[in-house]
Amino acid sequence: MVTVRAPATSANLGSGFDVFGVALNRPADVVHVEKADETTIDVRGVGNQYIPEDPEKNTVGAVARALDAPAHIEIDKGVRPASGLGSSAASAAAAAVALNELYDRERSNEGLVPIAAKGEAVVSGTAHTDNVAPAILGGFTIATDQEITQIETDISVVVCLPEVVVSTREARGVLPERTTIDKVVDTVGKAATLTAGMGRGDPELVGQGMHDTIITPVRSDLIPGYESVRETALEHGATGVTISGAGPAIIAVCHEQNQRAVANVMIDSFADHGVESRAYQTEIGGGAQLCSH
Ligand SMILES: Nc1ncnc2c1ncn2[C@@H]1O[C@H](COP(=O)(O)OP(=O)(O)OP(=O)(O)O)[C@@H](O)[C@H]1O
Ligand SMILES: N[C@@H](CCO)C(=O)O
Repeated sequence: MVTVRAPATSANLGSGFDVFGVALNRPADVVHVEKADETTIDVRGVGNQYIPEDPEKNTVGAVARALDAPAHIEIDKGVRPASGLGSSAASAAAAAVALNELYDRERSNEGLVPIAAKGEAVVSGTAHTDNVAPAILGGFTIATDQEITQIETDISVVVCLPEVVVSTREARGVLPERTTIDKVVDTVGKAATLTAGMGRGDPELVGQGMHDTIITPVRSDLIPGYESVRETALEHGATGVTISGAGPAIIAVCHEQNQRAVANVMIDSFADHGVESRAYQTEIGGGAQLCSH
């Protein structure tokens, strides 16, 4: 049996829609694989009742098909589905690394990214790589169809997950089809600022670069209390706040000493809108890790 842990991830970071992503030190999914004649799946852990065990509908089934690696796959969910924390991607990334090892497929970690992305196509209709790239490689990733660039960093973040469900499919359904040149110019500037901040390990620059005028304004309507959670987090030391992935989680970047205060005000602010939530005080961290073979 091969066991792999893959982390939650936060995609987009405001200005990097469908391109930027970061691995989070926690939470994570753990996937166990054993060779079998055909693929079967067992899911336990957080939100398992909402996750199909049919290999045609689970992200790990698509990964097993793509690697021609039938297996009995057990998924221990630590990342809640439909969270904006790359839940579907965490399982897909862990399965890709585990099945590659189990069947000696000898793919590099970079080569496993498009394989894991086939799982994302099963759940949201598009094989976007912005969650699976950091889930496999770790750090901050810039993922396009042509290439993936990775930057190691350990910037502190708080991710606040409300008891609200937003599926990626639903959140992609509200995206604007057109935008203005002014907004494109603004977004390019912010994305460049964010990338420089990641390279320098500077939470102030990263925070400045998280602002986005194209995607976040339309998606924030799907998250009750979004504006006040964002504003209070900024008032209490966050350097940047935006929707994590397709939401409903909200990610705040901050200096380590402000994490606790930021986490508390985000939870309180959701509560003011009648929404329960939990906050992870974590950091940008490593990617999928082999636990046992
Ligand atoms: N292994 C899996 N883990 C989690 N969800 C899965 C898995 N396989 C299929 N799904 C389905 O995928 C959907 C959740 O994926 P979705 O992309 O909407 O959320 P997410 O991964 O938390 O978000 P985001 O990509 O915005 O970070 C649910 O409908 C769930 O049933
Ligand atoms: N970039 C994707 C991430 C969610 O899977 C989106 O925002 O729709």
